[in-house]
Amino acid sequence: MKNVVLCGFMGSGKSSVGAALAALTGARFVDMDRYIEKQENKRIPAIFHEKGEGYFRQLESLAAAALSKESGQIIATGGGAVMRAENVQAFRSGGVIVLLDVPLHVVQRRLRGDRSRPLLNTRDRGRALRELYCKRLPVYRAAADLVVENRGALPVSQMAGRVWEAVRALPAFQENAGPTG
Ligand SMILES: Nc1ncnc2c1ncn2[C@@H]1O[C@H](COP(=O)(O)OP(=O)(O)OP(=O)(O)O)[C@@H](O)[C@H]1O
Ligand SMILES: O=C(O)C1=C[C@@H](O)[C@@H](O)[C@H](O)C1
Ligand SMILES: [Mg+2]
Repeated sequence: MKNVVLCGFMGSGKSSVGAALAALTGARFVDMDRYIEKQENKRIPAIFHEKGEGYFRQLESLAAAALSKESGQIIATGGGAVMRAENVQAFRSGGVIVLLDVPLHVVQRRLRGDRSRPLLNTRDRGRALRELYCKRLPVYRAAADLVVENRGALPVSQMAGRVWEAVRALPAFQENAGPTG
């Protein structure tokens, strides 16, 4: 099976829908944020604080390249991972990219009170969130083979079912899908 790579803004549901999709399909689930934290033995805010964003983005690109060499995985990317074209290329070489699309107001609600977001640690957090969201949305859309809305109208397990049905119908997923595809 080709990889299914979930992208989207912070709080869009990549980790929760990704884990449910892995349970549904029997595929291995990899959460890139957790993968990097394990590798560095540090939480993401500490990596940003001690080494800077550039260092984190390097780790992210190395992870994207390494994971894309393997197949049969559901990959939850970090919120900024598809902002680099080289990462998009790597993800696409090994699978299909699915955008979990959420309106800004849903993101605002889901991230309220969450202080573990280095990019939002500014004086005007609401504005930082809005600007980042508007900058990223077109890049996410351009990267995606498929866009699925996850505003919370359906429970996570049903979202996973909906994503899986749509992914299976993608010609890019079926090409060279192999015996288990
Ligand atoms: N369909 C849904 N229905 C209800 N709650 C949802 C749904 N999708 C996601 N959520 C909730 O939204 C929050 C964010 O989801 P999740 O952690 O999966 O997002 P994420 O994209 O991995 O975010 P990040 O990696 O930036 O923390 C979680 O509390 C999750 O339970
Ligand atoms: O949106 C982003 O740039 C980020 C999202 C998180 O998943 C982490 O990858 C990190 O906090 C950066
Ligand atoms: Mg996550």
